Amino acid sequence: MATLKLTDVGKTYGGTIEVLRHINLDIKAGELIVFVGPSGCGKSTLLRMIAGLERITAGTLEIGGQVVNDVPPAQRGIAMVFQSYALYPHMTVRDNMAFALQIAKKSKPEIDTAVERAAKMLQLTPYLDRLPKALSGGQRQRVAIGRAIVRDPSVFLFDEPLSNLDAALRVATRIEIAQLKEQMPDRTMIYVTHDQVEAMTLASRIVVLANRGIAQVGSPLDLYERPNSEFVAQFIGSPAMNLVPGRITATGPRTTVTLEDGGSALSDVPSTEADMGLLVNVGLRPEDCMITEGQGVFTGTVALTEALGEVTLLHFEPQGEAPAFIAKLPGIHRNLRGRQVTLACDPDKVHLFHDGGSLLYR
Ligand SMILES: Nc1ncnc2c1ncn2[C@@H]1O[C@H](COP(=O)(O)OP(=O)(O)OP(=O)(O)O)[C@@H](O)[C@H]1O
Repeated sequence: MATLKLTDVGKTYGGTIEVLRHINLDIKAGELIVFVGPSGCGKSTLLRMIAGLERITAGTLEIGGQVVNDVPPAQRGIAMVFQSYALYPHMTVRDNMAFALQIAKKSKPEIDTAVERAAKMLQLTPYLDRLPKALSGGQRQRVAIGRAIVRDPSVFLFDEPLSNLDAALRVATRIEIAQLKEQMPDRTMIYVTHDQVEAMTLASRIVVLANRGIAQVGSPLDLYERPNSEFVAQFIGSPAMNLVPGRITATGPRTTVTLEDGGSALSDVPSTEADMGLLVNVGLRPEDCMITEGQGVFTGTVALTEALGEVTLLHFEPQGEAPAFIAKLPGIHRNLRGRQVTLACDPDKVHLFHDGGSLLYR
């Protein structure tokens, strides 16, 4: 069982390029933590520092209560699975999986048991005597995961393991990883991905990285329902949350915002008298919007509709500088193009932001 504790961890390349700073994170044994964030924010760097493949230039990393900053990768009790599989092409699946144990001079029966157990968990038993070239992409990635499992690490690190797979295989392999985690409840996993669905479905907690630090840590639904900033609000959820500028015109347990286009929004986010007149952005998720005949939060002309089957995306004509507003409605709505539509949103789904931060977290 391994906990991980990062205290003020930082990374500077070449003494001048600071990529990460003041990373503080407590990971409990058995958690599946997902790192997300914009390209170049340092997700892989952080994972590689935990693996010991990249030097930590500030702060401390503890695994299982022991500071491991200077402990070599092989002695950290971790195993890493890469996007590129990194299998030995001339070795069979069995030998690929056995390799690390042979290097560690384990006995043949011990190796056989470990390989067969991992192959069974990953449904690779029928392929043990094949070469990697005779496997599908999904099967190759399972062999790469198998190589990690046989070493029986207490921490698994995954660096975008599914990003080389096509859409259907991604879904299948994602579900296998979720099942694998259930079979190894006490193993800690850290997983880097660009894929929202992977992050939302696999994570016990998501760590959103941005601007060299941690923007927010929380359960997937926490981040979706209670983002602490406009950045997290727009990063989690697809299409991104709409932001509409306005001014607070009534305060109390519920807040009223008068919007620039004259409409108004009622939010369950509380405010005080001191907030009267405060300039805010009202955050509305596309899927929380519904068409109303009465008073709404947003009125605009539908520029484009995209019918995806179970939902239709309405893209509104941009107003001024603001990015185009998007609504996601259940069902098929082809005939709305060119029409003026008013959208409403339940007050408990209306987010309020000031200066980039959520008013919920003041
Ligand atoms: N050896 C290096 N020397 C200097 N800068 C580096 C080095 N390796 C990475 N970087 C920089 O560190 C930053 C973080 O890189 P990293 O690969 O960790 O980002 P990431 O969040 O994983 O990106 P992506 O999502 O695109 O994979 C980037 O700006 C990158 O250019």
